Amino acid sequence: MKQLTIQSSQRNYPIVMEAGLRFHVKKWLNKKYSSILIITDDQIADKYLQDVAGSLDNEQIYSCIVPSGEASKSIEQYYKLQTKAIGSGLDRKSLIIALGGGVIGDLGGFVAATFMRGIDYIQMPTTILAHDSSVGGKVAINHESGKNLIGCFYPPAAVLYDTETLESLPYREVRSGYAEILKEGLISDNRLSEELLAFSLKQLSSDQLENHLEAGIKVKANIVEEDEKESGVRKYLNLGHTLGHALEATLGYGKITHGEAVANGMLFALHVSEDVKGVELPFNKLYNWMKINEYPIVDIEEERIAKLIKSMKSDKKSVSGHIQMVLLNKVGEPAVENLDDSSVEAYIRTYIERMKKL
Ligand SMILES: NC(=O)c1ccc[n+]([C@@H]2O[C@H](COP(=O)([O-])OP(=O)(O)OC[C@H]3O[C@@H](n4cnc5c(N)ncnc54)[C@H](O)[C@@H]3O)[C@@H](O)[C@H]2O)c1
Ligand SMILES: O=C(O)C(=O)C[C@@H](O)[C@H](O)[C@H](O)COP(=O)(O)O
Ligand SMILES: [Zn+2]
Repeated sequence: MKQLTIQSSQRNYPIVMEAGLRFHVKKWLNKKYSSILIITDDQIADKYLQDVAGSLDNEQIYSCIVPSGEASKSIEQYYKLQTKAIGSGLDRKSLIIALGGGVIGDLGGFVAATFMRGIDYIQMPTTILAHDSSVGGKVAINHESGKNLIGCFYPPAAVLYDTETLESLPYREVRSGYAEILKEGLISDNRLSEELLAFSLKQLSSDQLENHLEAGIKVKANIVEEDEKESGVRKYLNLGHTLGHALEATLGYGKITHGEAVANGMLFALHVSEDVKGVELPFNKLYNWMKINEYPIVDIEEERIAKLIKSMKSDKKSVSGHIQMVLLNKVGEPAVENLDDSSVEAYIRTYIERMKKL
């Protein structure tokens, strides 16, 4: 078992990583809850819902299963969950358990944050990507104009990561999660990113996965403890997300995974960084890594550029309509830059040209 504690303004909470943790959830509840609502999705419910429910001895346990996928981070699903919580008689002493990937964590966390002005919730991540989403208290739903535009900072009571659940993940979700681990490497540490970029995900062992998850969680934990509400260094966790989120929103939520979008966004961020900062970065290495590991490389067509720019301007980092991107001075040294629309447009065009030559 591995454990660390995150300090936040509202509470300190443990992150516990252990195989089989879903059978011992009760042990990690630090108070008696009047009722518990487990929120999960229809891919996870058959596999793990009964294990979690059976590990609790509460008399009032409810569950709600939403369709799997990014489209569920919607106002409609949010409202249905609130209706279920009200209908089940949840009160201020109730607990929500978000059992799933980042979609369930963000959605379930936002329901908990706003139900009766906020009740406790526990993150039980079941994807690799959710090593990132379950830590740090960002909870949200999407708007058609942009990702996570409706949300808040609301730390969980605990993060209980049963690494055994990752065994049932399809390869596409392994790949998706690794984009965020690579991001954590690129913003903090040359050694981790070098190791990952030389690595084929098809040969991943469970020991390597645990080490990478631990390394990623430590990067995330240090950053969110230093800057919980993203006024400074937390923005670095957005490397690859300015274009990544715009791709997700403009292609349609769920067309590509979040990690696939972030990988494409990081490639673009390295392209821009090389020019803005006058440095050489592992652009080709990242491109090759994405190819080897079968990340879709999004073709940006001319007619999509204007939509992408519009979407990038509605990103939460934007101030007064200026696009902000996280760039790299070098690997391990991120920096936030304001860019005007015309330069972003020009960079998209030079990026398209560069990609054609690869
Ligand atoms: N709050 C944050 O700080 C933060 C950080 C990163 C990403 N996110 C958000 O997280 C979301 C992406 O999360 P995700 O990649 O986990 O997606 P996801 O929750 O959609 O899960 C991916 C897919 O895997 C399935 N799945 C989940 N666990 C499984 C398991 N153990 N076995 C088999 N299938 C399983 C799901 O049903 C889904 O189809 C995005 O909405 C992104 O914006 C939030
Ligand atoms: O925790 C953060 O801060 C991050 O930026 C982590 C990202 O991986 C994650 O996708 C997050 O949801 C993006 O936040 P947003 O504020 O840009 O929506
Ligand atoms: Zn992300």
